[in-house]
Amino acid sequence: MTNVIEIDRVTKRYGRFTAVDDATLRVPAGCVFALLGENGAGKTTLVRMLLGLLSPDAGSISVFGRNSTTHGEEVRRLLGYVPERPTLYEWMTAAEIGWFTAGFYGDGFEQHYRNLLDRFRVPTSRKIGKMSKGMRAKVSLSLAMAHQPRLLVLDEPTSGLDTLVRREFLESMVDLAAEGHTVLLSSHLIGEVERVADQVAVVREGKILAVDPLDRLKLGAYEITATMHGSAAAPPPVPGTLLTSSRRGKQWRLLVRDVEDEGAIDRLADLDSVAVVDRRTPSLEEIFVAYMTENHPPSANGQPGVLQEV
Ligand SMILES: Nc1ncnc2c1ncn2[C@@H]1O[C@H](COP(=O)(O)OP(=O)(O)OP(=O)(O)O)[C@@H](O)[C@H]1O
Repeated sequence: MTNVIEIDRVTKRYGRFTAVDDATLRVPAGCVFALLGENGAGKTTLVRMLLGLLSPDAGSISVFGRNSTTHGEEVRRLLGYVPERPTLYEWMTAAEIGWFTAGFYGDGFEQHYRNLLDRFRVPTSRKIGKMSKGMRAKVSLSLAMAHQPRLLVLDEPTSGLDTLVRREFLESMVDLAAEGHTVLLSSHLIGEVERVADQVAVVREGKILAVDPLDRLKLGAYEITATMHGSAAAPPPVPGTLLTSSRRGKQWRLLVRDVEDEGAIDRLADLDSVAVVDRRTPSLEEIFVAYMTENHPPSANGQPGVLQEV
């Protein structure tokens, strides 16, 4: 599978603060790829480097095989970008801003733009300054999509939007990926990511902690509750990769992932130290919280993270 984006060992510092720390990532063509991380994780910094608007201090980024730092203009022409807070000319109408932007792109832009406005039910004659937040966001998305880019980059695109507009946004992303386009979505909203993403990179404090197809992240994950015979007993040796562990009295709660054989969990009950074992599938939110609260080493080379026991 070809990669649309290749990020290789990229670091970005603001003064002495490291916002992106040795990040490596591959975004394959034709998927919705989510950068999932809390506020301040470094997502926007990564996106701005990808667009060639910021230069990395170390490492390199290529988009469609072009170096973002040296060929930023070319890269920006090839993709569509929806920033977190779109800046649009307030005095223009939706139609005028389309006509204006069409000057930077080839034939067909304006027609596609108008079709998108129509699809999102944005009145073409309304001035941007008189639009609601959701309507502005739809104009911004229509502008980004109108030249039919093979890659659409969206930085927290639905923040502050109501449920219906958010749903329309997310649906259009899924549609785009189905048509073979690639969508890179930065978000801190687990529900949003869970709904649309094919692949997820978990970002924390500038580091990529894990990169996985969404279903793989959830499929091999379990919360194991092991009741021990003695209250001082150590947790049983669980299969897979341990994400978090906590103890209350005789009971250990262990969140694991990458478990290939769930029978191995049930067999923990055969151990002399274990009285009862229970297991359930955790939500993506619980897995994400585990990553956000524990001290995990970053994943290597954009591959799924290998995590230490805690
Ligand atoms: N120009 C800057 N100068 C100094 N520090 C910055 C600058 N831009 C961002 N930062 C810091 O870098 C870190 C990463 O910021 P960034 O905006 O990339 O995170 P984010 O994951 O996009 O967060 P959010 O979801 O809140 O937008 C934050 O701690 C932020 O305060």
